[in-house]
Amino acid sequence: YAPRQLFQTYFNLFLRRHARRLLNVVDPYAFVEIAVCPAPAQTYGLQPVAFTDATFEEVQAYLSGTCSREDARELRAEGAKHGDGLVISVKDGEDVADEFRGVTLWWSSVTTVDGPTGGNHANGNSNNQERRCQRLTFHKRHRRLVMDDEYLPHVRRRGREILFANRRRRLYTNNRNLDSYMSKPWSYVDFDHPTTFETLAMDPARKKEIVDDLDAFRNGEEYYKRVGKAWKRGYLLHGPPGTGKSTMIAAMANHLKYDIYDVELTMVRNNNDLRRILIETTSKSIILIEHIDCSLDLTGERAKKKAAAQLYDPYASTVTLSGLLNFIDGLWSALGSERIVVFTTNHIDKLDPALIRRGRMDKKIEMSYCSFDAFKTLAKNYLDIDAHRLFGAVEEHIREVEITPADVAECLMEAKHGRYGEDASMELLIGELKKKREEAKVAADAAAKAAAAAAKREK
Ligand SMILES: Nc1ncnc2c1ncn2[C@@H]1O[C@H](COP(=O)(O)OP(=O)(O)OP(=O)(O)O)[C@@H](O)[C@H]1O
Repeated sequence: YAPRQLFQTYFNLFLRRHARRLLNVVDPYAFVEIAVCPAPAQTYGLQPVAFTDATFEEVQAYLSGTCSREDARELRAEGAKHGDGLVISVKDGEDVADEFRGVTLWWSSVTTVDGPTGGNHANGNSNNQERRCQRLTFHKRHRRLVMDDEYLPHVRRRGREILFANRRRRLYTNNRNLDSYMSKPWSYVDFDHPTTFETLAMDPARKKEIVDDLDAFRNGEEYYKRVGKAWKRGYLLHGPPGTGKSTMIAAMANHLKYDIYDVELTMVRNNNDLRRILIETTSKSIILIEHIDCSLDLTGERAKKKAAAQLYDPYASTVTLSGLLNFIDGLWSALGSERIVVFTTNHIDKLDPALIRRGRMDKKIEMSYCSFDAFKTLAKNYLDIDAHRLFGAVEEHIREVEITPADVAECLMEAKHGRYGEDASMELLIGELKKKREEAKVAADAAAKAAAAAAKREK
């Protein structure tokens, strides 16, 4: 060999052996692309990782927060898939830096062209596809931090939280006919109820107790795992009509940002269908059965009557108490996590004790007649006032009578509709309270007279 050839051979050998090390010195950065399609992400110098569209969405949501707090100059805004929010991302070619555990990483948006991915190449017919990617660049020495178990899982988790908070929530109702395996058990509408715990008229201490209980449940994943219990909680709301049971459920759903599955038990034909609708509920939801005492004839004589009725109506429900109990806390109920089961009733005394025993319904909340504190919340809601010359009179009467928040709300609503001003609304309410007080007095007198007459007869 001539010396030149020798040099080239050794130089090539050297390059082959040390190229990677050299490359690391010249360019010590690695990057990973998270693409919009379900194809595996392209990785450079790293193990390929299978990402899905959901991952892309999560990363985009995460970056939406990061981009808006950084001062990247050229941003792109797109309507979020769910809800009214915007997804902000940087335009191609712009970088946005993110700090994680003292390490700086950079995200950029790139559009890559995959191709040819199919088609007739002989005819020049290639299927080149444009793909949007989020590219993460980091120093190779942080590979572990990024890939294995810290940064990317953190990005996905946070992204999921953002998507969850921005999504439009749903109110589901169950469908009757589940004959085919294709039939959908639930239909839904967007859930836009304006009630919050702030506008819910209730004793403040009890309200706080419920909010704390809900918060403890929401943050209790670790606890439920540790004690070996399914991550779910049962509430029983009971009280007379118009005391705010449905309003409370809306406030709960809004507070937790959960969906509501409103189960109409009379539409569920049998225990199998009940199980099926349960399987198809998602986590972070409230499963609601309103007026449970009227929904089903579950015990004794009524069950026999029901069996007879079924001879005439094949669609009559055959759901049994044990089917319902399985639904609440049997093995099937542990299918999903983070669910709250709520029953409401106007007559707690009519419920089967098995349904409401301890451990099944974790919390029983009595919704009762309007107290003065609850009235003050309603006055704030409807009249936007914290004080009024007639508050003293309201306080005096409201202690003596049973008036529901719904009735109080109705009087106060009059102000809004122009027929009455604020003063007149308050006077209307006082008139109503006086009337109820009078009626209660008449009823009490009549009851006392009847009791006296009965005692006389007995003698
Ligand atoms: N505690 C409350 N706080 C605020 N508003 C209330 C409250 N209770 C009742 N209301 C008002 O009265 C209306 C009826 O109340 P709601 O439907 O929640 O009562 P309910 O107890 O569920 O009645 P039912 O047992 O008949 O279903 C509500 O739309 C709301 O405007």
